[in-house]
Amino acid sequence: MSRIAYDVRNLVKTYPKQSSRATDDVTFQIAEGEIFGLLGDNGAGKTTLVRQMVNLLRPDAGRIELFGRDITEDPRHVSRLVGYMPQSGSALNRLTVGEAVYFAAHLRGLGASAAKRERDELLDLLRVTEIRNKSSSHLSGGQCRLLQLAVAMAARPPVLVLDEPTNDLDPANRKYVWEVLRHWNSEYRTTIILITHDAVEAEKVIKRVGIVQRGRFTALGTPAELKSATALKLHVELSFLPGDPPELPPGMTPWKTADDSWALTVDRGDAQELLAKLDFAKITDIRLYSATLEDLYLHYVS
Ligand SMILES: Nc1ncnc2c1ncn2[C@@H]1O[C@H](COP(=O)(O)OP(=O)(O)OP(=O)(O)O)[C@@H](O)[C@H]1O
Repeated sequence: MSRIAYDVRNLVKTYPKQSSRATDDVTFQIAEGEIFGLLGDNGAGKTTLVRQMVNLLRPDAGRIELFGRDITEDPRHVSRLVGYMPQSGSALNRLTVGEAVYFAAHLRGLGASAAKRERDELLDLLRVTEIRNKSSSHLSGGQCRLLQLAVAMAARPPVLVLDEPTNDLDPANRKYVWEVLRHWNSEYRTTIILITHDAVEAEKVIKRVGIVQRGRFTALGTPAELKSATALKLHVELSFLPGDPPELPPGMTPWKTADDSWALTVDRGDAQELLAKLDFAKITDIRLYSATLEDLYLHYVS
């Protein structure tokens, strides 16, 4: 039985002079060792929620426990156990890349030589050793993200809270960071809570997902649970010669139509009927696939 890492109860937050709640009575739990992904459109309330979970923002009501202890009781409880990567900016001032990681490890309790070892390992892991002497105020957006991740990971805290960790990264680094997170989770059983818009890559890594809309979860579960809850469905993409679309069975309507391609969503049980009806002499390409996390996300927020 896993321990509960985070226990969030009836959390409410309204910013001053705002009429609607940014966090609207949110209750959920995160088990130790979980990789939990928060998805949702811009302004849905994801950052507000995680900032409360790391004690940077005080809720108006509700309660957050981290490993069984209210996070407001002792401010050091969160800083000892959680590595936080903010959405943007950081308090790294003009430290060099190497210094920033060293001090983060040292502040989390490692002695000087252990902190140096940790710095070297993390710079190496995140492939930023080359820029270790560069000032953190002179980094590119992607380099800054990698440094912030190294800072959050320094001294290997049991919990990582990451606000869009793959933002600003090029496709190769994005893929690599997802791999690093998966490896970290399996190696150290680190609990990882992350916000992402990168649903395609996230699906390979996260174990449970919460979709946030207007300060609330509109869906919460494993990707597989969410897929079955929506009774989905196969996505079908059909390509055909321009201006010569195929005939479909009654009741099947494409939701995306172009001159030479259509996209539609069908119940799995109806796929046979569709395939039987299509005149393949006129079809130049066909793709059938199960709904992805991205499809689900679009489904839930639309
Ligand atoms: N400091 C603030 N003062 C007033 N309103 C705020 C403040 N910060 C956020 N908000 C509002 O609270 C709501 C939730 O914002 P939040 O940043 O939590 O969303 P988000 O889901 O993280 O969005 P994004 O994906 O764009 O980062 C939005 O309506 C936003 O305008």
